[in-house]
Amino acid sequence: MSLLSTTNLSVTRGGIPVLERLTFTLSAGEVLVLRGPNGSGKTTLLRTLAGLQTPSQGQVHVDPDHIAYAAHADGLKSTLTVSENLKFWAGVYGQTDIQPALAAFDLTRLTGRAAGNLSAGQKRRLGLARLLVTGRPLWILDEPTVSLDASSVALFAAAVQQHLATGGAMIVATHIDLGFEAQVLDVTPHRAKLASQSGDFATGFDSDEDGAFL
Ligand SMILES: Nc1ncnc2c1ncn2[C@@H]1O[C@H](COP(=O)(O)OP(=O)(O)OP(=O)(O)O)[C@@H](O)[C@H]1O
Repeated sequence: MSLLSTTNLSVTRGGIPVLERLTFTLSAGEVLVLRGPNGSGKTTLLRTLAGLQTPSQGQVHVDPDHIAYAAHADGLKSTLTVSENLKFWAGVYGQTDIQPALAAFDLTRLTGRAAGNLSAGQKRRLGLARLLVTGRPLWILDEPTVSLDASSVALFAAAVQQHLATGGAMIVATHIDLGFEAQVLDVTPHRAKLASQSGDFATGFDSDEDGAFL
């Protein structure tokens, strides 16, 4: 079953064309890894797939209610504890059980700690644990492993495997090898002409929602 597909998709950032002519399909149980150099447009593409910005051309075919989007920022409420943060997000998605998410990301010993007092890697684990309380099948993730040590990357990989085994799918921008079978989309050949000619090209300025989590 296709969870997301694009047809001839082009995306812009700050009004500047970034990527063009992207056509791909992602089905249940699959992973799509976006590759490309810094500034090539991976985040812009993910934001467009997640519905945070509209395509300049082409279409994204997806049910918005299937999407859980996690951007660079963890989007945590710093004064709430680990379990309060997760309960909050679970409530947003009509879920109640946060224990599997706490266990999956080794957060059980930290449940009473304010999120603001976590280390960078612990914050990232909590940010990723939120995925498990959404109940949503399509994870769209931007550099999910930043700040994670090797054992935390392994926890994340295990959570992804479990997600895939239960009909989920993931689109992820990452510079590391997560160790599982995936389709790879190198965005480099799709860079817009204006963009690839001018190197680090965008001059406009968009408001950013990088803590956003749908
Ligand atoms: N808020 C913004 N407003 C305008 N242009 C932006 C904004 N954020 C990024 N850009 C520009 O858009 C282009 C694509 O950036 P994008 O963040 O999508 O690349 P990326 O492939 O995700 O990069 P990285 O690997 O460094 O995360 C870059 O030239 C960048 O400078």
